[in-house]
Amino acid sequence: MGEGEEINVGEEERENISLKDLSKKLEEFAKARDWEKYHSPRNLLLAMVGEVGELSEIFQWRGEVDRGLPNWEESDKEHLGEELSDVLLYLIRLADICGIDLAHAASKKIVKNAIKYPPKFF
Ligand SMILES: Nc1ccn([C@H]2C[C@H](O)[C@@H](COP(=O)(O)OP(=O)(O)OP(=O)(O)O)O2)c(=O)n1
Repeated sequence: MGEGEEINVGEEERENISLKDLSKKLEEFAKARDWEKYHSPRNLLLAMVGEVGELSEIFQWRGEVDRGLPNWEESDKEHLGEELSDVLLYLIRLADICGIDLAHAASKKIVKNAIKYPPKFF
């Protein structure tokens, strides 16, 4: 098997991948490397916060940035996509290890937010 092949996905699957699918891929990734022992809730939380730091570094000292990042180099946008992904992947893995169905929890939270902040109120 080639490098990364065990968790590779096709173009179409990539467009429609769910949080649950990503969660399974992360589980396979950790299992294949015998890294499950490192993926404790606290370790994953710290790893995620570390990645939030790396994400912040991309914006550091740039001043305010326009939506869509019109003046950014493609390489900077690609880097941003990678750091956003690292945060997301650790968050998904953390939720999974804690036994939280993140898609379900997030959907419920959006409803709760909408009740707390009704549109006609603003
Ligand atoms: N024990 C680990 C180590 C890594 N990863 C995965 C989740 C992240 O998506 C990515 C993080 O990898 P790195 O720690 O190498 O971080 P970066 O990719 O940001 O590299 P660098 O810090 O060199 O920029 O790999 C993981 O699941 N479990």
